[in-house]
Amino acid sequence: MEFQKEKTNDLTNIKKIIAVMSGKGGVGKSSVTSLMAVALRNKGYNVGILDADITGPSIPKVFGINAKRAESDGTHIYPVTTATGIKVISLNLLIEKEDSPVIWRGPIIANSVKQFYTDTAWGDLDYLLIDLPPGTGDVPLTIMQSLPVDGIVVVTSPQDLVSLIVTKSINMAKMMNTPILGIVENMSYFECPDCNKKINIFGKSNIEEIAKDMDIDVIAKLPIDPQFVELCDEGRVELYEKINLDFEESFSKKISEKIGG
Ligand SMILES: Nc1ncnc2c1ncn2[C@@H]1O[C@H](COP(=O)(O)OP(=O)(O)OP(=O)(O)O)[C@@H](O)[C@H]1O
Repeated sequence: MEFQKEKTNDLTNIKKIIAVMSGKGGVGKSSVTSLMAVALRNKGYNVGILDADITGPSIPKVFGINAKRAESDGTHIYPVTTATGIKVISLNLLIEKEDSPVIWRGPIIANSVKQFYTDTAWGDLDYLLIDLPPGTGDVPLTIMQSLPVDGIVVVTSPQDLVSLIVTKSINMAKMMNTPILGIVENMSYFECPDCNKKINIFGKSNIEEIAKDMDIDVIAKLPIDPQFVELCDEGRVELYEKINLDFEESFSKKISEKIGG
């Protein structure tokens, strides 16, 4: 089925849109979205992040821009730019107090996200990453249907993989007829700082089997890393270098294989 796609504005030119989804909350979807943005920015691309996880927006915090506010001139919303030049829009950058709860119902949330897409003056972007709310509910579905998404990344954790939730989200992505770039397994293992042994804290992951069964690729397995959490908590995710090089390579390889660019 074809759905009517929203259009942007005269101050925006976006080449590719990548949506990031997860079966459930807390698997690190926002952290991985930030890493993807940093990886693409490191390669010299113009990158934006649309934080569509309205009820649990964490993107501004990991980039240390949560004290800033996005401006509006009544027609356009102007995104906030991070230290390295990534443009971010998030409800948390628009509301007066970032700790106020969002007590909107699904359709209003979905409409605000559409508006973040249509009304933001994004400028020239090579990639816009959309951090979707977790799950396969109304909001991620509406967003996937109404924005012209070019590719999807599914973020999982090893415990999450055994559940039906992740299969559901992969099936939802497939039903959108949008190329799935692949799965990122986050918190996959812990590497002992003394002996460098990889320890499967959550048990051995069966991501390869699941991915093969579902005919999708594994983009990366990211470790549990206290340094990563620390940098995210301090709003300095752009300084995280350790896993970025490998991740950068495999992520950009999947982009060029599956959606070009
Ligand atoms: N690789 C990692 N190693 C250690 N901690 C991590 C890792 N990835 C994420 N975390 C931590 O896990 C927590 C949840 O991450 P994040 O907010 O990115 O999840 P999420 O899936 O976007 O959650 P939600 O959708 O519920 O907002 C954060 O405290 C984050 O710092």
